[in-house]
Amino acid sequence: MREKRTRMKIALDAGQSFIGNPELCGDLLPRQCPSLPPKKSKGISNYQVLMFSGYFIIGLTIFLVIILLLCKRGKTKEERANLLNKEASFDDSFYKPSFTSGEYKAGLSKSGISAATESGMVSSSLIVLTSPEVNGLKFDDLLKAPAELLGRGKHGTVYKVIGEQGMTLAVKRIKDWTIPSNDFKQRMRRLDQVKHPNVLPPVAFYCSKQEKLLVYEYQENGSLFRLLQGTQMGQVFDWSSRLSVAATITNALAFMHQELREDGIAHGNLKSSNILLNKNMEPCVSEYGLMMVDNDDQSSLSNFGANSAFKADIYGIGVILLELLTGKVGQNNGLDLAEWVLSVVREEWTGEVFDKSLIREGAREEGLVYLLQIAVKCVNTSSPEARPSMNQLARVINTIKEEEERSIAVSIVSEP
Ligand SMILES: Nc1ncnc2c1ncn2[C@@H]1O[C@H](COP(=O)(O)OP(=O)(O)OP(=O)(O)O)[C@@H](O)[C@H]1O
Repeated sequence: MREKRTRMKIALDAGQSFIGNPELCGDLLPRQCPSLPPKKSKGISNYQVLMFSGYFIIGLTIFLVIILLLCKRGKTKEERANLLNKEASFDDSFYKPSFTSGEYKAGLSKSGISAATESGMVSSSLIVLTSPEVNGLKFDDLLKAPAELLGRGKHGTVYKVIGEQGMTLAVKRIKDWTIPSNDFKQRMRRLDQVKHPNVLPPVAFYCSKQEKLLVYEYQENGSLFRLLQGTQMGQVFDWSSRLSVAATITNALAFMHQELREDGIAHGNLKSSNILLNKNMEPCVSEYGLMMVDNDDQSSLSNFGANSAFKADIYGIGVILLELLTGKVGQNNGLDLAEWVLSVVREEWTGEVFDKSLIREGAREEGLVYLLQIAVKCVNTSSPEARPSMNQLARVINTIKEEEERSIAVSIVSEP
């Protein structure tokens, strides 16, 4: 070998070409000597040793890289699992939902809750808030569970979902989200810290770029809206029960407004379909804090800045009070009902406003009129600054309720 190299050097130095020169090419540069028949080597040449070593090193490197990648992937999964446990959340990244239930197909999957991203995968995070009832709830549980459409509102669709552990949930799929995702997550965490027995807390929420879901416990006794519709078909909903509903929800909302004023979180979409009746038939305010503000009287609130959401809630509760008094349900955020009541009151036909069943029942006129007066103040669109605060409203309604109870007690005692 050394001898051949020396000969090659000599040949180069002498300006000779070694192409075609068998003496000079030998087995050093076989491909550069096309005219030569390949020389048969005896045993393994140095070149082959070098070549095999190269293959071996490349193979070993690829093997080590694969091992390294596999280790790294395992570690990431472990870290993620730890993080998720810590946060009690479920990350179903790369989970492709399988729709197993026929009912589900008729509900959630049809609605697109599959949350398919551009890549066809689901990148999601279901945050379970502090609720023992749904411990262990996973996003894929929701996707696979049978679901039934409860209704479609202005801001989305609500499904009744039966979870694997037998829990019944209401899942609201929100459309036209107005709150940035991060703000919304913050809101939900803040709301989870402020609890009132008559405010229905979300038990979990899901927030991705494509999909926003809110999970509540299903309330089997329907809503105040449905109860009022029932009265139009002759169902009994007496005056003291109506006053009790009014007092309970205003007390709950006064508490929420007080606790969340600094955070600027009002209800945002207050109406009778968002007042649900729990298993004890007690009213509960649902969907608190979901919407920034949703009210047709919003234009009249432009000067109220951060306070406008709270002012809008007063309008919303005003309409609910009018519904309780009239037995009619408001349309277009209660604007039609509020306008009708205001026009009747202006004409001084106040008596015409009240639900006939209340008059028949013998509800005290004083109480009815007091409640009407305060409700009218709540729906004042020409000077929203004159609307009472939720706290003032709660105090007035509690007083009316106490007066009613006292007068009922007096009439019972004075009965012969
Ligand atoms: N947790 C729940 N339990 C039982 N029924 C519910 C629950 N949440 C909502 N619903 C009912 O589902 C139906 C649809 O609700 P949704 O909130 O979509 O209607 P909406 O309040 O009229 O509209 P929106 O809130 O979008 O303006 C309503 O009848 C509502 O009372």
